[in-house]
Amino acid sequence: MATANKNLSDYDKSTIPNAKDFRFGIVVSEWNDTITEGLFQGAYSTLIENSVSPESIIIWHVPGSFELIYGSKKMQEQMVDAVIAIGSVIQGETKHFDFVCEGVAQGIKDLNVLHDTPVIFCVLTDNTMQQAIDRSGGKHGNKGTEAAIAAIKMADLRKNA
Ligand SMILES: Nc1c(NC[C@H](O)[C@H](O)[C@H](O)CO)[nH]c(=O)[nH]c1=O
Ligand SMILES: CC(=O)[C@@H](O)COP(=O)(O)O
Repeated sequence: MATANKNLSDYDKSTIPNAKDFRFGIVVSEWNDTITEGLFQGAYSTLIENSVSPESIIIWHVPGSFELIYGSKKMQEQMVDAVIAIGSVIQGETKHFDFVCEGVAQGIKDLNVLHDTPVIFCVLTDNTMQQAIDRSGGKHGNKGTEAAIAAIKMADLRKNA
């Protein structure tokens, strides 16, 4: 289902596990910071709305989405129950977009395979700035909200697995 057919901010609160005792790490890329700040606000507010304490959320910033890989690896070492990696990659004139997107996706996948703390892929990979705006609090909702819900569910799965 394409994002156009689903609002990224919609979720049924009655289906969300109790998150009050979980600790989360959020790693935020500074590239396209107006977008990543919107994604962060969506993720952070959703964690708080689901009873996570502000003191239980560690927040770090990295230069760009490619650095989310290293930042998330170090965040996994911080005794958190899940990590949310936030970035916004927007197509430019060259193939660099392809390499950054593929590199980050593969790197975060690897962190989920190699280590026991789930890392949630909250990285927008858009053709245009408008697409990024639409998915970071615009008409299609906020992927940060979606990522926070995924983080809570994966932290709960990890606890019970
Ligand atoms: N063009 C975008 C980048 N590029 C920077 C890389 O992520 C990386 O920081 C650099 O190659 C140094 O290692 N990053 C984004 O997050 N978004 C972009 O649109
Ligand atoms: C995703 C990128 O690295 C890209 O935005 C950089 O722009 P350009 O391809 O024009 O150098």
